[in-house]
Amino acid sequence: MTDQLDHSPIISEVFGDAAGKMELFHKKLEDEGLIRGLIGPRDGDIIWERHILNSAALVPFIKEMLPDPETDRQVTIGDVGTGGGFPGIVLAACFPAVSFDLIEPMERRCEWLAEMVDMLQLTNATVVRARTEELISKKKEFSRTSGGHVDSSRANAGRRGRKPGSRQAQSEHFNGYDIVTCRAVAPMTKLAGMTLPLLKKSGRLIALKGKSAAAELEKARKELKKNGAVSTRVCQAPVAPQLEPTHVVIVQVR
Ligand SMILES: C[S@@+](CC[C@H](N)C(=O)[O-])C[C@H]1O[C@@H](n2cnc3c(N)ncnc32)[C@H](O)[C@@H]1O
Repeated sequence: MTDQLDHSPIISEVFGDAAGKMELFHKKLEDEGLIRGLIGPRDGDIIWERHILNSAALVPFIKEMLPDPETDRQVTIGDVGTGGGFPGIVLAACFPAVSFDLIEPMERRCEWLAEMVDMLQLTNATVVRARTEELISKKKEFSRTSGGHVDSSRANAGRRGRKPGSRQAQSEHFNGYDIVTCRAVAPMTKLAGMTLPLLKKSGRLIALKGKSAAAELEKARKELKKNGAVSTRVCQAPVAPQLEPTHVVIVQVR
């Protein structure tokens, strides 16, 4: 099957140095994505647009939040419900200096993600087989045992000088992420409780949402407040020239 955007200059324009990795990822999805239940039956010739470029729409928003996207190994991003790799695999390829946890409970999908991490040599990405609720409990437990006071030398133990991609969520000192990303995991009313408690102080959720973004935020006011949201915004996010833009919801916690 031929993807409408195969060999398009858009791919190198959007991905720059990561274009080669994205070509490999695309080929693997084309060959195995459907039989392994990672993409839909009608996605075969639109994998670039629907999945890979759509995920990359988050890149400028993350860039804007990073002190130094080229070198910052201290920033940690948790991608909740990564599934076939969206947006987590795409983002990890675009930000090789930032540490990503790809959080996914389904064994089959975790196996796929681990294969992709190896194939694309994403040394900054770790597959974490877990439900977000388990990580939230672990973070609460760490906060409780540290008396609510996060001793940065403890929380960062093993982080300084660690290789990007070491298992931050699997450490007993897990104290949350600077940024949480997600796509197509749950409506905002549910997503607030699944993602905001995973954030560190002043951390931000960046969720890819469709046209329903503003309505979902409005409906989830109570859940957002309950989970510490202090500001919310919806932004239109360009996918690529001549392609329909998508929407991004950004929520900051206190
Ligand atoms: C519809 S899929 C979307 C996958 C991918 N994000 C995408 O956009 O293609 C939802 C994913 O969220 C995962 N998921 C569901 N509940 C979860 C939870 N409580 N914690 C973490 N992941 C969850 C599922 O296993 C599934 O892979």
